[in-house]
Amino acid sequence: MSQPLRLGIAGLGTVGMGVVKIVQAHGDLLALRAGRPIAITAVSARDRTKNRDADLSGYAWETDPVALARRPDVDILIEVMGGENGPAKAATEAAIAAGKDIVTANKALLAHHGQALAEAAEAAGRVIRFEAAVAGGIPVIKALTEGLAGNAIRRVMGVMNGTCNYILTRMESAGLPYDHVFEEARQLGYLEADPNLDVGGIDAGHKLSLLAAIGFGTRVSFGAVELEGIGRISIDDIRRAADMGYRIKLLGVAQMTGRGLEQRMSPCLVPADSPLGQLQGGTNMVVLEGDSVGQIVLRGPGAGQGPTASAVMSDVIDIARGIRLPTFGQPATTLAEPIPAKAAAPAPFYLRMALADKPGALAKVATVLGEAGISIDRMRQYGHQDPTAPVLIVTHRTTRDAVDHALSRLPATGVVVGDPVAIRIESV
Ligand SMILES: NC(=O)C1=CN([C@@H]2O[C@H](COP(=O)(O)OP(=O)(O)OC[C@H]3O[C@@H](n4cnc5c(N)ncnc54)[C@H](O)[C@@H]3O)[C@@H](O)[C@H]2O)C=CC1
Ligand SMILES: N[C@@H](CC=O)C(=O)O
Ligand code: NA
Repeated sequence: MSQPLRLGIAGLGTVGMGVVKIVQAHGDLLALRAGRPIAITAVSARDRTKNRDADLSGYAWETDPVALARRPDVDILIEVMGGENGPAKAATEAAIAAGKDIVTANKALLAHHGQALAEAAEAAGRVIRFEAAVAGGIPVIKALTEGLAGNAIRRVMGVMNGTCNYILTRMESAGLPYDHVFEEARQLGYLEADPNLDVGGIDAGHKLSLLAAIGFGTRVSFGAVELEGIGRISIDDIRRAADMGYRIKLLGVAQMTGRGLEQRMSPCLVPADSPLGQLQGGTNMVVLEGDSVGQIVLRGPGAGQGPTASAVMSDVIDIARGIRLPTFGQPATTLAEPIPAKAAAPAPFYLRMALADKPGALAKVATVLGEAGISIDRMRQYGHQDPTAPVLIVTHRTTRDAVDHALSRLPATGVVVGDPVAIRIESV
């Protein structure tokens, strides 16, 4: 039998312990698939005394993850501590310098330092794998890097933060406001330690930037992702969007347009009967479009112990099998500097506003939209509530700039009460 492939696990939380459990439960199966035994030799975490409900006595303990990364009896560093800097970055750099391969679930680390880490690893002949970092258990990195390697990628799109999808679908199904469901999500333990990573769209933006790098052969450019979270989505919008046949999703879209690379993570309306519209709860969905293959839809668990550890182990087995791909599917030094598209491609928009009960109110709104070059596709007016009536408008394709210009001119009509809402409608 060949020599075991030796893992050093930095981080024994949800994901790290998931990896321990798989290695302990499936040793024979992993050895057969990997062609050699997979063994954990050393581990590291903040608290050695914590009860982790598993026997860790056979593994060396390192208090310092950097020391773990440098151990001669570690072939692969499994970095599952998290954080874009600090020990995750230090241990990853130490592992590369010490000639180890790396498997990480850390999208924040790669979104910020992926280019530098990939260049360093490739110069040293090492690999960095990160299937767990994007859409957890869904093998989307493998699909994009390997399965679709023969395609020019047209668009990458998806719901990549389970917490936000849980919040939005729960608001709709239970008719509860955002603040209430946000608190529920916190109590269920869904939210990251910094909840803004989830609801601010940052975590999903990290993931999108990694997919865009692979899909479009560009350097990871998280800073160029247009980000908007779900904090301003009201139960009213969810209800009204449903009336018009849509659902609201925190949707990521990356595409190469004539104007450059467009990357955005923002609340969008999608048709309620589309696969994305049907996505409920904490599940993720990634849609990949290639010029030859057409559209591929991948759906599954984007987080949780089992799914995330499953993705980590698939990377480990690939390394054991001798599969040594560049981090982002092509040599890191050949990734192009992306030119960020200054504005997103035109799209229809959903507008919601409250109109005063005055003669000619609708006509005034239509005039403002017309003057901004926006044409109306559909409109619905509801019965008067107090002195105002909610009005919904679906526009033909237009730009965000035109919409913002029109919204800025609406107060002067004297018929719009409060702030109008505008949300992009994505064709999926
Ligand atoms: N939990 C999930 O469902 C998913 C997590 N991820 C990513 O996986 C990574 C790990 O996440 P979780 O397991 O949920 O985190 P966690 O908070 O449950 O566990 C983190 C572990 O790292 C250890 N750690 C942190 N700083 C350390 C330090 N300075 N020295 C030694 N150990 C240290 C902690 O003691 C703990 O054992 C993160 O990058 C996260 O974004 C990715 C996909 C899904
Ligand atoms: N906070 C993330 C967890 C995994 O990446 C999510 O909610 O999807
Ligand atoms: Na994945």
